[in-house]
Amino acid sequence: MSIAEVAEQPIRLGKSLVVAVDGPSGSGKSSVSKAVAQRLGLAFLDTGAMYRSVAWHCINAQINLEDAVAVEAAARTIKMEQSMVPETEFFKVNGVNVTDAIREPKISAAVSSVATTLGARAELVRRQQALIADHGHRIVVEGRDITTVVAPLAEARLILTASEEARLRRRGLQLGGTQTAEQLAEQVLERDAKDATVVDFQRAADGVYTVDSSDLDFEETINAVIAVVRRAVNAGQPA
Ligand SMILES: Nc1ncnc2c1ncn2[C@@H]1O[C@H](COP(=O)(O)OP(=O)(O)OP(=O)(O)O)[C@@H](O)[C@H]1O
Ligand SMILES: Nc1ccn([C@H]2C[C@H](O)[C@@H](COP(=O)(O)O)O2)c(=O)n1
Repeated sequence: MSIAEVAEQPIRLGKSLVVAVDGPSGSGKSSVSKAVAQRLGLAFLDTGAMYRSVAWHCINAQINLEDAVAVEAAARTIKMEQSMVPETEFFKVNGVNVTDAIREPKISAAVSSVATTLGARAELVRRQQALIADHGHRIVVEGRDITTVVAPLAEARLILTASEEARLRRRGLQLGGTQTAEQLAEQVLERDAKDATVVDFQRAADGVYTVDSSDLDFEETINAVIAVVRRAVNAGQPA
């Protein structure tokens, strides 16, 4: 069945609908997942922003990012608030609005130190699972370990990927052409290599679909993801 034909099928909605999306940097996880959440009327959780928020706090509070005990303590103690509505975006750390600050290249360069601190990961996974429950298990969640660790029982699980060339080009455009090729490679490819030492987000686990957006535009990618959600949900429910 083609993507267009699958997209025409109704989604048989149960009570819970968790859509778990993982993939490498720049593949389009945040932007595409947000649009999918909007179209399906679901909440939206950007888990990378939580890792970024911890990194921002550590830098701001002059906590050594190589000190695993201190980074874990930061992850446990900071107050994090974030919009879970796909139409609005904000993130706060201890009441400070960090929506723009956590996207800066200096945070992208530092955030893997948080992502590779296992104690911090455990705390953020715990918080993410609580947020999913708070939103009635009707949510799109994107990150690196959502399909395998945070929500392995999600109704729909997929890896969103794209070629290195496409990911570097998209990230370059997203940052308004301000970054050199070396800086982009550091922020996208080197960060992925470091993050991949603690979590596998390049290969689909059993039962996880793959959407490769290398040759798809933004709208086509959204439709491809929604087609996968329909297929997964309808496959998991009695006819
Ligand atoms: N299929 C697509 N075609 C063209 N551009 C796309 C496509 N998908 C996403 N984009 C654009 O690519 C850029 C990167 O996307 P996004 O920030 O969602 O990636 P990401 O996977 O969440 O990255 P990271 O994990 O580093 O945060 C955005 O500007 C987004 O609009
Ligand atoms: N579930 C997650 C989400 C994110 N990370 C890491 C990977 C990145 O280095 C960092 C920021 O993520 P981004 O905003 O670029 O998607 O956080 C992770 O390990 N697990």
